[in-house]
This record gives sequence, structure tokens and C-alpha cells, in this order.
Amino acid sequence: MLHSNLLRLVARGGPKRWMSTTTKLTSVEVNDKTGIATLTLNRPPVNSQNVQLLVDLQSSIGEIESNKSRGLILTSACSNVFSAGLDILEMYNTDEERLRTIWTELQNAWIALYGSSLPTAAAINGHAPAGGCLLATACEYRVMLPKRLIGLNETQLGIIAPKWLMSGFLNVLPQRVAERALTQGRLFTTEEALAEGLVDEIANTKEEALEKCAAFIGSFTKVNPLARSLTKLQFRAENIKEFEKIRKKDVEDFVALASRPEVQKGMGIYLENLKKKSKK
Ligand SMILES: CCCCC/C=C/C(=O)SCCNC(=O)CCNC(=O)[C@H](O)C(C)(C)COP(=O)(O)OP(=O)(O)OC[C@H]1O[C@@H](n2cnc3c(N)ncnc32)[C@H](O)[C@@H]1OP(=O)(O)O
Repeated sequence: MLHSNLLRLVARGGPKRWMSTTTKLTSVEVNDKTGIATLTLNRPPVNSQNVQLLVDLQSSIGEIESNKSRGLILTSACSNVFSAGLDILEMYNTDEERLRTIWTELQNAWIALYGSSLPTAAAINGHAPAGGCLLATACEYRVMLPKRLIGLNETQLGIIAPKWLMSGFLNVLPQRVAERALTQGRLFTTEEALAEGLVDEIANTKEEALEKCAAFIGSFTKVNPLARSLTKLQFRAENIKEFEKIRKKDVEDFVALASRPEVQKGMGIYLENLKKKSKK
């Protein structure tokens, strides 16, 4: 009996247990040995962030926080994309109420991750433009696969990233580099991102990226968890306070901007180009 249980564990790649099913667009797996939870975004083909993905992400973060995991690693089930950012199809040709919901859930997902008291790391196993970069930079540590792209390219779509959306970016990049990148809508290659400090390490495979993230989280083993989390949140308190002050107005600003005819037209053209490119 013991032998067959052991064999099953080995076949599953070690002492892991599934905490939630994959009927959601996210799944959570906790490693029993390390106590570290891996949160996987699972909305093929590119993990574009629709309302459902953003809601599921929040629920998975809540689940990980309440099951007393030692840390959270965010990654993707898609083979070449971490997340393509907000689902443009959902923002295009829609009504104001839907835009309000999309933006509110993006805010909720960001604050849940950015304000998490747990150690957080992103195993960026693919491209991470816009909202993908937002999630990665909400984490404390980033490990990325070579030759992928990451950055906040909102200006290329004719839209403006609000201050809170830049917070994580500004936590890791000097203001001068961040300002130039945002105004250019620049996407950094993995190698450029490493040189600038936007990512912390490069890994050749997703497995290696997960291991490096786990090693980062493991580096806190000897640190008092309460002291650690309060220290982290002290660093983030100012950004969180500023965000809370403007969050309602920020939703209305987004709705006003995203429903402007020229912005809608820009999204339509951007979508068409994406589709043309993917058919090539
Ligand atoms: C008012 C302030 C708002 C500020 C905040 C806004 C934030 C955002 O997140 S806006 C979204 C910005 N995202 C992007 O610009 C990324 C666009 N996507 C890409 O560049 C690429 O898809 C890729 C690099 C992420 C992946 O490339 P690849 O693996 O080659 O995949 P394809 O390009 O062939 O895409 C497959 C499939 O998915 C569709 N798609 C891609 N991204 C999105 C998206 N963000 N939303 C909706 N749909 C997306 C793409 O059109 C393809 O569809 P099909 O042609 O139907 O297969």
C-alpha cells in the first residue's frame, strides 16, 4: 500500500497536491514539501485577461493566502505566452458597464497580488506585454525564459497607463528608464530586461524558472514571516494608499477614455493587425 502510494507520488513528480480544479481559468498547486503554491493562468492561447480570468486570479490568490502557503509563484499554462494583457476583444465594441467591470476587476486582481503579504515570484515562461507585465511586476521576483518580450506598451494602443499600473514597473526600474520605456511603449527582450533589472534571472525552461522562483521564496526560510510581510507592505504602502484614494475615479477615467471613438477605432485596427499577424 505504502509502496503503491509512493509510486503514485513519484509518477506525479513528487509530493504535490492539487488544491483546486482546472474548471476555473486559474489553478493552484501546493508543493507539500516546500509549502509553496504555484498559481497557473490557464486561458489559451495567450492568457488574455478577461473578467473571468481576473476574478479567478483573485480567488486563487485568496485561496493561497488562506491555506497558509509559504509563498506564491505565478506562471502560465500557455507554451509561449505568460499573459497578453487585457483581452482587447472584451474592451472593443462594448458598453460602459462592461468597461467598468473589466477595469474594476483588473484593479482588484492587481491589488490582491501587489498587496499580498506572502513572498511572490513570477515564472515568466513567455511574452508578458501590458497587463502581463503588470502582473509580473506586482510580484517581488521575476525569472524569465530567453528571447521573450516584456513591457508596458499601452501607448502603442493609444491608451495611457495610470500611475498605479506603473507602480511595480517603477519599483524595479529607475525613473529615467521607466519614463522612456512607457512613453515609447517599449517591449524589452528578456536579455534587455535582465540588463535593466526588470527581471532578476533568466531560466532556460519553465521548470528551471519555477525552481529559481522557489529558491527565491526559500531565501526567507530563516526570516520571521510577520516581520517580512510587514516590511514588504511598508515599502508598498505609499503606492497602495495613493491607489485607494483614486481607484473609483480611475475606473471612470478608464471608461471615458476607452469609450472614446478614436480609442475604439485604434483598438479595432490593433486587433485586425494581431489577427493578420497570427494568420501569417
Ligand atoms: C485605458 C488604459 C488601459 C491601459 C491598460 C491596458 C492594458 C492592456 O493589457 S491592453 C492589451 C495589450 N496587449 C498587447 O498589446 C499584446 C498583444 N498580443 C501580442 O502581441 C501577441 O499575441 C503575443 C506576443 C502576446 C503572442 O504572440 P503569438 O504567440 O504569436 O500569438 P498570436 O499573436 O498569434 O495570438 C494568438 C491569438 O490571440 C489573439 N490575441 C493576442 N493578444 C490578445 C489580446 N490582448 N486580446 C485579445 N486577443 C488577443 C490574437 O489575435 C490571436 O487570435 P486569432 O487570430 O483569433 O488566433
